[in-house]
Amino acid sequence: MEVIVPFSTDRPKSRLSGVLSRDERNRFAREMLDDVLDAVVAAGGEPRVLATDAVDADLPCPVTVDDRPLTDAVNAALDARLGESEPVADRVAVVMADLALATPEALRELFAAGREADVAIAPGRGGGTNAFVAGHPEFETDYHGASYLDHRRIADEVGASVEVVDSHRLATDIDEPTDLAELLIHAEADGDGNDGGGGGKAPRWLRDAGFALDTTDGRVGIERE
Ligand SMILES: Nc1nc2c(ncn2[C@@H]2O[C@H](COP(=O)(O)OP(=O)(O)OP(=O)(O)O)[C@@H](O)[C@H]2O)c(=O)[nH]1
Ligand SMILES: C[C@H](OP(=O)(O)O)C(=O)O
Repeated sequence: MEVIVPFSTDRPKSRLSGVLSRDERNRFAREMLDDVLDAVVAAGGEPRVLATDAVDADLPCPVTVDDRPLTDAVNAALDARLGESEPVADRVAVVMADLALATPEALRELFAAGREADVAIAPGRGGGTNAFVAGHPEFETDYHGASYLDHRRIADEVGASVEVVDSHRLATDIDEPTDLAELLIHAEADGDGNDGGGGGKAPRWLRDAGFALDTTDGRVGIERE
């Protein structure tokens, strides 16, 4: 299955500006993108990055550059893949580049749901749409705001069946500083036995940048050396 991975090269992760500098946010966003691409490939998907601008450094997959806003760029990519008329031979997935907790297992579950329904959606915490698979030619996106609800409504309007993928891993997009704690927690639980924490490149980058879990007052937060 082709998997479109939207990626903003232009001031990514602004909601992390309280804890990361602009350069650091660029770096961290790239590490998360690498982790998502690895998971997609391991799940049997064929990723294609949909970037706002050329991506520096090598990527293990093709890149389409489209500087239109997210919704327009993704809809253009869906049109190119799903065409105008039924039957739709292929399905296409869209998986956000900030799903640093995504595992191949979680993505396989999404892809499988997308083979059963016209549209399979993995909602994000807070009402976003972190990933979906579409096989209906009239389904289109409307990102931002409570886009999960908007995408349910759009699917209803075009008569597309919907399956909801209830996945902690896919629901956790890394937007806010509290999400960094979530990433460190699960990386540590995954463990690689070397430095007390495992996970992919993004949590490793965070630890190298001096971040650690802070549980001193009985609540979980992050601290930086
Ligand atoms: N191609 C493309 N991808 C985008 C665009 N805006 C966001 N993305 C990607 O879409 C996913 C979700 O992005 P958001 O978390 O909403 O936005 P963000 O810019 O990464 O972060 P904030 O600045 O904190 O909102 C991430 O993978 C982004 O890289 C866009 O305009 N075009
Ligand atoms: C793109 C947007 O992401 P969020 O702002 O919810 O992270 C959405 O999922 O609609």
